[in-house]
Amino acid sequence: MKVLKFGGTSVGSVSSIQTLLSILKDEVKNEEKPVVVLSAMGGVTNLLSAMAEDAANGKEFTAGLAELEKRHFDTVKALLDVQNQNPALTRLKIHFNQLEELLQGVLTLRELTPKTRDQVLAFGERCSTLMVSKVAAQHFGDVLFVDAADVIKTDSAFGNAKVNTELTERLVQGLYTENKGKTLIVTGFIASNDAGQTTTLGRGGSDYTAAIFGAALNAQEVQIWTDVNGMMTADPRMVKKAFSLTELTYTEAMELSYFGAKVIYPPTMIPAFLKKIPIVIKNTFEPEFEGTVIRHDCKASTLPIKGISSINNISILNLEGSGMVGKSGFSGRLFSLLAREQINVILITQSSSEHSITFAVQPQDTDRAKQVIEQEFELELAAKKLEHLVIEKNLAILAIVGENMKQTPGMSGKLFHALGRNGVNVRAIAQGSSEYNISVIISANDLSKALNAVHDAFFVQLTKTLHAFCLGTGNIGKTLFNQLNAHSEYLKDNNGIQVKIAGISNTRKMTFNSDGISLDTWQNDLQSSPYEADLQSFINRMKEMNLPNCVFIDNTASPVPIGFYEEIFKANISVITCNKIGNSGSYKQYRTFKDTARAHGVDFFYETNVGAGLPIINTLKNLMNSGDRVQRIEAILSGTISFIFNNFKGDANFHDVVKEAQDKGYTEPDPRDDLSGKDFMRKMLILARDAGYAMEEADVEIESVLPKASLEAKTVEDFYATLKTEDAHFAKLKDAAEKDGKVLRYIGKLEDGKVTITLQMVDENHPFYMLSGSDNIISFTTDRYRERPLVVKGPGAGAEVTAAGVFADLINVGAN
Ligand SMILES: NC(=O)C1=CN([C@@H]2O[C@H](COP(=O)(O)OP(=O)(O)OC[C@H]3O[C@@H](n4cnc5c(N)ncnc54)[C@H](O)[C@@H]3O)[C@@H](O)[C@H]2O)C=CC1
Ligand SMILES: N[C@@H](CC=O)C(=O)O
Ligand code: NA
Repeated sequence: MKVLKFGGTSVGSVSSIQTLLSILKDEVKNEEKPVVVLSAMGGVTNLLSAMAEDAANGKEFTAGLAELEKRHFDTVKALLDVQNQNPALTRLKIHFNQLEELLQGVLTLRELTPKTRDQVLAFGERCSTLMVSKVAAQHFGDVLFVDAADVIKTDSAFGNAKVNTELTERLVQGLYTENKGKTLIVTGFIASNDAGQTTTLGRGGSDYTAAIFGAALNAQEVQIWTDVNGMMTADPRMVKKAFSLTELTYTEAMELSYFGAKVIYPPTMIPAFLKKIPIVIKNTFEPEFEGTVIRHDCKASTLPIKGISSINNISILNLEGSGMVGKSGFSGRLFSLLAREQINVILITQSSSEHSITFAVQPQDTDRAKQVIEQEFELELAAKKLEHLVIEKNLAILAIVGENMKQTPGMSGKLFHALGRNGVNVRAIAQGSSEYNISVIISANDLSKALNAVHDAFFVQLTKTLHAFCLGTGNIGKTLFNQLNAHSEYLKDNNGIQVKIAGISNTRKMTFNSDGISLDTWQNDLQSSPYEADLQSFINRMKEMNLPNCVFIDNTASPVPIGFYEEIFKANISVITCNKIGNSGSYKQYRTFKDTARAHGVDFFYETNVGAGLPIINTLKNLMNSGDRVQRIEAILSGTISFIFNNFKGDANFHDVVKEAQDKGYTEPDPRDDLSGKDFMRKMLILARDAGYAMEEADVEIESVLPKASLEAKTVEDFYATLKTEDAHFAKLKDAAEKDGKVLRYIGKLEDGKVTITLQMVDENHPFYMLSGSDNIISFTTDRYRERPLVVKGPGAGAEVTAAGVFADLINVGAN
């Protein structure tokens, strides 16, 4: 036989009771009839409790009573045929009259004893069960209303009575045997003492009633019908990707539900646990959901952990001092004191030096805990054997839970990596030697970020979400959004990564959305955003949003964002940049970026600083990391100049070719940066630094390709105007090269710790002779690539290839 328990929302409305009936329809056909345990209609227990309090305070309760009556009467009228309504309404009316009398007594005496309170609360279950039993009888015939007070016997601890298991089991078994063939519909939550006075079973009482019946009758299973899809991997209000578990052990369920998962209250499971009866959590509002089974033994699970639980508001108290060292009985004294004061201790950690002890309590207990501890240890405090108690508030507990942790090394490593990378500071740690649970105390502000980051880290079968904040919506920024939009499905399926753009800013506007800005409508969203662009507020907002796996992407050509990189790293946010200004500023700044990112465990990726999407920075990094040494670098790294020299042929006009390079997206926003050699200089400087040379801009010798007038042009327009008059200069250069069967090449070289960039004429024997379009080429001569250099060649400018390089950096951040 089975026991089915329906909670408050499952009996809370006409339609949910109809669903309940359809769930029962098949069960009542079984030879062994089910036992059905019911809670009060949703909200009724709270209403009863408030009415009782009101009465005790001399306030009227009639409005509440009328509301209660109406709710039950309306439900009966909607569910019962007319001829069946009267008996049910009469019985209910008797209950409401008794309730009124009782409350009247409370009002007269201005006193609400725990005993009376239990009596008042019991009306909730009695009325709902009476009502549903009548409706069930109309549908299924053999149904018996059972007032659990007749069979569940307890002591007289009203409000939280202790069950006399032996007697109760006997009475339950007797009742079931006597009524074989009938479906029992039983009031949850209530019981009675020896004197027959109504008692209640405390928090989660109806689940407890179900477990008691299940255990007494050796049920095949106990089903708890509620309004959510079973136990989930985390609190779904905070972790959107939380999913329902199909199976978990009693221990895991205890650990998970202890910390906040409100689906069941662990102590109520004990009777079922002792008899190894499975508990199945089902959803009345989604009956086809197969449910979460809590059982003694689970099938081997592939999940490393079963879930992450949390308590979002706790305080910790830290007691330190030499007085504790080696003193047996100290912690006994401390914790007996707290127990005596009924202060619930949620978590304890003690250093092995015994010099300090830290424990967590509910915020409302904090001040009282401090007060009683200071009283108890007054002498030790006065003698300075103990320091003053340090209290920290606004903290949260996050715990990973699962029996599999026992066999799997690296679980705590994974937890702390996810926390560390997201800049979540861990204040205290506790792991039971059972290894079912590793708990950490963190700031309450970080809880949502931490839960999501840890969930992503452990449940790798789900996609990991990166939250990107993007600066710059020009050539590169725009193209990146298009690529991300087109590629998001592939990325999810093949890399397990989802990118959400949580913030965008250009020089005019900025916009934010922690759920991800739509990549179809971002332009409109940005334009209609109420926020004027302001970089400091953009960064502040990014930090305040405190999202997990956060990345800042600089797609501007501006020096302004550079000043914020350090602050961003310090907030444990990775940076990806195609903007070369940062890495080619002072060497000190370049070092600071690297060191700060490293110290904060985040990434600083800038592949596109050199050769756009070509794998140049990463190639050099791999060479250096594996212990190679760069002897020489020779390279063409200006896509723009490459394009110009490859296309300035025949009748072509120099001015038009430069314009074409700009139109094709090869140039810097200001093409003077390309033609002056500045852009090339930046790239060579970055390469030299990555190759281990602490160089400054002044150490790079540049030969310009531009005549003086162009170099000194004040604006881009002026610059183009000068180019119109410089045809002769460039034609001369070109002719000189052509005459000798050569081509013009702008070549950078790093050798013997010196960087030069020169304009050269090379013949067909030169490896850089054969280039086309915006090609870049780089050859690394190293200790290992000494005989024949390592060469990377291909298009080194353009929006598509650059955005692709930024995209690749983003994927690499996601992989860490
Ligand atoms: N074009 C190419 O082939 C390559 C370009 N790059 C780099 O890409 C970067 C971007 O280039 P483009 O997209 O062509 O430039 P762009 O001029 O088209 O776009 C720049 C964007 O940055 C925004 N911006 C500038 N300052 C800002 C600030 N302080 N706050 C917020 N937004 C700001 C502008 O509003 C604009 O949306 C440059 O640093 C360039 O060196 C890197 C490799 C190759
Ligand atoms: N403007 C640059 C683009 C790549 O960094 C170039 O021309 O190479
Ligand atoms: Na590159």
